[in-house]
Order: sequence, then structure tokens, then C-alpha cells
Amino acid sequence: MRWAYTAEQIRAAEQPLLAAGEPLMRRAAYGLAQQILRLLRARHSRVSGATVAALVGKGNNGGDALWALAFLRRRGVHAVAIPVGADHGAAITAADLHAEGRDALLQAGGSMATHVPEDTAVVVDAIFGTGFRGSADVPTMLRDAGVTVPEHAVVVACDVPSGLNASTGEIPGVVLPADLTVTFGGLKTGLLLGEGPRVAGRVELIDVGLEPLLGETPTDQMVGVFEKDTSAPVGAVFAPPVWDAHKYSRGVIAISAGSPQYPGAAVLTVAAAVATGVGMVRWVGVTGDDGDDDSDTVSAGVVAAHPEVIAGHEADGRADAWVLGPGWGTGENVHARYRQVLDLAGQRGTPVVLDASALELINNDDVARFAEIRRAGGAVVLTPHAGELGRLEERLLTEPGADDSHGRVDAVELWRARRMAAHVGAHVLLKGPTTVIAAPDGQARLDTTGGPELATAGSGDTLAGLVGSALGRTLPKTGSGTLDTLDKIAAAVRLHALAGRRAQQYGPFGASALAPAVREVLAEVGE
Ligand SMILES: NC(=O)C1=CN([C@@H]2O[C@H](COP(=O)(O)OP(=O)(O)OC[C@H]3O[C@@H](n4cnc5c(N)ncnc54)[C@H](OP(=O)(O)O)[C@@H]3O)[C@@H](O)[C@H]2O)[C@@H](O)CC1
Ligand SMILES: Nc1ncnc2c1ncn2[C@@H]1O[C@H](COP(=O)(O)OP(=O)(O)O)[C@@H](O)[C@H]1O
Repeated sequence: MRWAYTAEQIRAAEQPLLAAGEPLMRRAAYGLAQQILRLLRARHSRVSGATVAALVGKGNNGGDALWALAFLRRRGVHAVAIPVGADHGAAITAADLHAEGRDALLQAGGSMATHVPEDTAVVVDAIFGTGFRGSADVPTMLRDAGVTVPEHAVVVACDVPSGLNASTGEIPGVVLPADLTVTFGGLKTGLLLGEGPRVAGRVELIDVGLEPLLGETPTDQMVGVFEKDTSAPVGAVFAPPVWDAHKYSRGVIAISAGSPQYPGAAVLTVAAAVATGVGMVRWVGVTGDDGDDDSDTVSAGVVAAHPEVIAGHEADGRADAWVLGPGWGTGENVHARYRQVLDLAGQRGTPVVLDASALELINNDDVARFAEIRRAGGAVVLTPHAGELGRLEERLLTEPGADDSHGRVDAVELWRARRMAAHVGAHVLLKGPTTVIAAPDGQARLDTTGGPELATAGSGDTLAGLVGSALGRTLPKTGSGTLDTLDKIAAAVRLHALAGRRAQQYGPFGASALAPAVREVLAEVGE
């Protein structure tokens, strides 16, 4: 796993190294130059004679690019720097740029220019980095300076795309979207949240020696990011059963989902849990223990689709994890079922996932119930999308609508998820293009693996079933001792994302294609 940091944390970690004379800028620049060389080799098959032009601001971000151009010049690249920006209203010139970087470039035989040469293969965006404040309209700045970026050129952002807030992922103005962002010292949260993923392109991290100062101990100020190219921790959490397993030892997932209005939600949630391979999936209707005709239709649909499911109306049976809420709607019995399950979970320490309609039932009185469940060894996971989180905030946080975001340094999604998790004492899985998972103690994980193909009705029901399975299944004793609730939720999120990608390979899809794709992904992970 990697960690991501705010620009302020990176800056603080740099200070002692810079004071000790460590050549951080040259390390960063060397890494940037290597990435550009790789691009040139892949796209143009030649390095010598190719043109690389950098749009250079007056700060250290520009300094990185100037040093990188100097390295590239030594490899025969036609290296050109174009000053971009203003100082006290006047356009900056070569004289305003990072002096050492500029001298290094000129000594290496590179040049200064006022426009990007037409034959430029790579344009480096190094106008602003982590020192960016306020707002900037980069395309307009370029137009005003008479600088045009050729359409065929690959855009490489130096550290972060200029104009992107490196901590929050906000773009107060307009940026030049990058194909590749080469970032230094540590991943910035702004590349993973908000608008960052839209404009950063592929992100490569260059190690400049900051890791020991940034630390690997999770604190409430850093967030974990699972490597994009691996399926960890999916393999550990959704591991195959051990040789002496029996159905009750593998985990029983109890799901109360669906209603006559939304019967499909029950099928989808159940399908997801079944697809992960657990000992038993129980479906529990929301009506009283006797059931009624309405609920029986939902039950019949679930059993027709998944004959292995034990369907009934009794909450008081075996359950290693509960999933409540998908497709419940606002029926009169849902509140009683919700309360009953929370009370049972509090007595037994059973993990509970609260999704969709169940989220609308949470009020501040439940905070004590959640605490009881955690005390008994369980966990509570809320799985809102942004709209559901907004309604939770309105109901649960004091002074609704009050702007207490003053001084916020984090991305807004991260901050909101952490604030809610801390307030209710539950894990919060905030759904969206970047999924944020926040624990009550401030730890957090991000996942950007999921694509927009997941934005389809019923996809959230599937995710709820996967989270329930992750929490309720029995993990093999070996190698999984350190997996906590956060890891388990993160594994479910990653599995959901991988299933979306897998389903997409066969063409556009609806949520019912996700459960079969879950099986395919797990078959590969288990190989
Ligand atoms: N992490 C690492 O390990 C390493 C990091 N390093 C690098 O240092 C970079 C940070 O450098 P930095 O602090 O000099 O700031 P940078 O981003 O160049 O921009 C500051 C300039 O922009 C200007 N400016 C700001 N906002 C503006 C606006 N809205 N509109 C207009 N102008 C605006 C601001 O002007 P001012 O307001 O000060 O007049 C100032 O001149 C970092 O991203 C990384 O690339 C490496 O060198 C070493 C290893
Ligand atoms: N643009 C997007 N990119 C990646 N994932 C997305 C995007 N939009 C939504 N998702 C994911 O799709 C799922 C949608 O869940 P949800 O909104 O609860 O759907 P539903 O309630 O219809 O089942 C979530 O896992 C969310 O993270």
C-alpha cells in the first residue's frame, strides 16, 4: 500500500532534507527526465533530436523542469524552456526563473523560447506545483502569452497539473489536462480526489528520499491508497475456504433488502454475497416474524434467483454480518427491523452494513447503539453516496448548513467522510468516482480503481453485499491476522471495481452482470 499526503505534509517533510543540503530538486528532475525518456522511446522510438518543451513558472516547480530539460539535453533532446506567468503584472522572462535550473539548462545546450516549437513531442507543464494558491486560468494565461500547445504533443505535468490544488483536488480556475503526472516525494491527495483524477492522467511517483520523514504510521492526516495494479487486499479477504471448513464456519451473511417496490435490490445484494463464496446467505424480510403476502413476493424472487438462499422473516437467527437497507424504501416496518437488528448486533458483536434506505433511518440516538456494537467486537459501516451523506449531515451534525469547513486542508470528500465517521463512531464508505473509506479513528483509504461503468442502478446494492461478505466471512488464520475492518471494506470496494472492469470487457452492462464478474475476478485472484 502507498500513502497519500497533503502538500503541507510534503513540504514539512522536505524541510530537514533541504536544510541538510540534500539535492531534492535534482532527484525529482532526474525522475521526471527518465519518465519523459520512456515516453519518447515508446511513442517516437527516438530520443536524440526529439523536442521537449517546458512551460516554466518562477518557482521550484519550474526549477524541476529546467533541471529535467538539462538532463534530457545531455541525451540529445532538443530542450526548450518557455517562461510562463507574471510578476507584479509583468510577464516573467528567463531572468525570473529558478536561477540554478536555468543555468544548468543553458550550460547543457538547451534554450529559452517564447513559443512551443511545432515539432514538440512532449510539453511539460511546470508553471505551478504545490506552491499554487488561489486561482488561475492556465489556457488563458497561455493564450495571452501567445503560447500554443500542439495537439499532437503529450502533456506531462510536473508534480501536479498547474492550477490544481495539490491537497484538495480542487481546480478554482482552469488547468491544462495532463496525459501523465510525474509527482515527487509522495502521492498528493489532490491527485486522487476531487477533480485531480480527471486532469492528472496516469500518475507516476518519484522517490526523492522523503519516505522516512513522512513515515508509514497511519495517522489521521494521511490516507492509504492500494496500488492500482494489484488486487490486494482482495486475495487475503476473499480467500478460498480452509480444508476443514463447514457452512457455519465460513460465515453466514444475513441480508434484509428489497421491498415490493424494489424487489430487484434484494436479488442484487444477495447475488453479490453468494458470488463471493460464503457458508450461507440468509434473506430476512422487513415485516414481522410472520411475514405477509407483500414480503413473500420479494422472498420468492430471491429464492427463484438463488435457491441456496435461506429466506424468512426472523431476525434472531445466525448472522456473522448483517446488511440492511438496499431497496427497503419507506415501508412502515423498516424502522422496527432496523432497531431490532442494531440491538441484536449490540448484544452479539455482529458487524452491520447500513446502506440506502437504512441510512435514512439513522439519527443521533443510534450513536450509542453503534458504540455498543463496536464494544461487543462488531463494526458498523455506512455506505452513502454524496447525496445520502448530505442528508446524514443535515440530520446528525449540529447547526445544519453551518459552514464549519473553515481551515479545511483535505479534499472535501475525505474531510466529510472522516467527520461523519468520527461523529457517529462508524466506518463511512463514501461512494463516487474516488471511493473514500474513513474509520472512526481518522484512518482512511482511497480507491480510484472503479470506472464510471459502475454508475448504474443496483451497483450500490452489489457493493453492500460485498461489504457484508467481507465483514462476515471467516478469514484463514494464516497471513490475515492484521486485516482490520478498514482493510476488509477496502477489499470489497476493490473487488467491486475489478468486477466492473471485468463486466465492461463484454460490453455495456447493468448491475446484474456484476455478481458473475465477481466470480471471475475471484477465480483469477485465487490462481
Ligand atoms: N516534494 C518534493 O520532494 C520536491 C518538490 N519540489 C518542487 O517544488 C515545487 C513547489 O515549489 P514552490 O514552493 O516554489 O512553488 P511552485 O509550485 O513552483 O509555485 C510557486 C510560484 O507560483 C506563483 N503562484 C502561486 N499561485 C499562483 C496563482 N494563483 N497565480 C499566479 N501565480 C501563482 C507564486 O508566485 P508568488 O505568489 O509567490 O508571487 C510562486 O512564484 C513542487 O511542486 C515540486 O515541483 C522539488 O523541487 C524538490 C522535491
Ligand atoms: N463516475 C464514477 N466512477 C467510478 N465509480 C462510480 C462513479 N459513479 C458511481 N460510481 C460507483 O458506483 C456505485 C454506485 O452506487 P449507488 O449510487 O449506491 O448506486 P445504486 O444506489 O443505484 O445501487 C458506487 O460504488 C460508486 O462508487
